[in-house]
Amino acid sequence: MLVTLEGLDGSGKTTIWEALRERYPDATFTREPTNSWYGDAVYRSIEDDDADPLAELFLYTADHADHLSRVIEPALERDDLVISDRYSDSRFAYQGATLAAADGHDLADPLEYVVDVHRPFSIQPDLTIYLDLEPETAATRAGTTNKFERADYLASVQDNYERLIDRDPDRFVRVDATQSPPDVLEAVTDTLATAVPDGR
Ligand SMILES: Nc1ncnc2c1ncn2[C@@H]1O[C@H](COP(=O)(O)OP(=O)(O)OP(=O)(O)O)[C@@H](O)[C@H]1O
Ligand SMILES: Cc1cn([C@H]2C[C@H](O)[C@@H](COP(=O)(O)O)O2)c(=O)[nH]c1=O
Repeated sequence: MLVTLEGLDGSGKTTIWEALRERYPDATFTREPTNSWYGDAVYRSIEDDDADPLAELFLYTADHADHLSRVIEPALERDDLVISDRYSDSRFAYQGATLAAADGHDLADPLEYVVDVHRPFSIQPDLTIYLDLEPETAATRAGTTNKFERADYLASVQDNYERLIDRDPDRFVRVDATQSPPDVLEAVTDTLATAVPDGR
């Protein structure tokens, strides 16, 4: 089973992902951007304020393709529970927002374009836990250290996540990320206990 954690920068995904490692010691824990040279290229792009938005989309997508073949597919073939800190919805929401704001890339619906790029090769998560937080709080928590961690940009990303939830309500579970970390963890573990009763 493939479970993904999604939300704005600073919504607490990594905090929860780390805590879940203790609860699910046999699961495969992974993340995007990945720990690979593809992921390194993505991080270079994140630090480049002038990165071309379309080039950036394809860097993230290359990292995702490698993640699928190297980590996700083998783990699912072993019948592991896979828990990923960010996955394809991050691309739909973030690069959808970046492309919508970009001059020179005349895409009718950037979010749909990014979804379509993934359709032929990606694997859809079985369950996506969305840590729901307002952009202003998210940017403050994240520390506003890179181009994505600004409240105005995160507001567009949030709108895109809401579109994704509306189109796929059975896959997403929304968790209130304004709660204390132990309360967020309890809500997430309750969700997982229901969705993954046998731990796989
Ligand atoms: N429920 C919470 N309440 C208050 N602060 C929190 C909560 N969860 C995490 N934090 C704090 O917010 C900051 C960001 O948390 P974390 O790195 O887990 O978020 P993230 O969603 O993984 O962010 P990013 O996507 O930018 O990596 C950290 O300083 C963390 O301690
Ligand atoms: C996977 C992915 C990530 N991003 C953005 C979101 C963050 O600002 C950075 C790095 O992620 P982290 O969780 O803070 O390490 O990258 C993105 O724009 N698109 C994606 O597909």
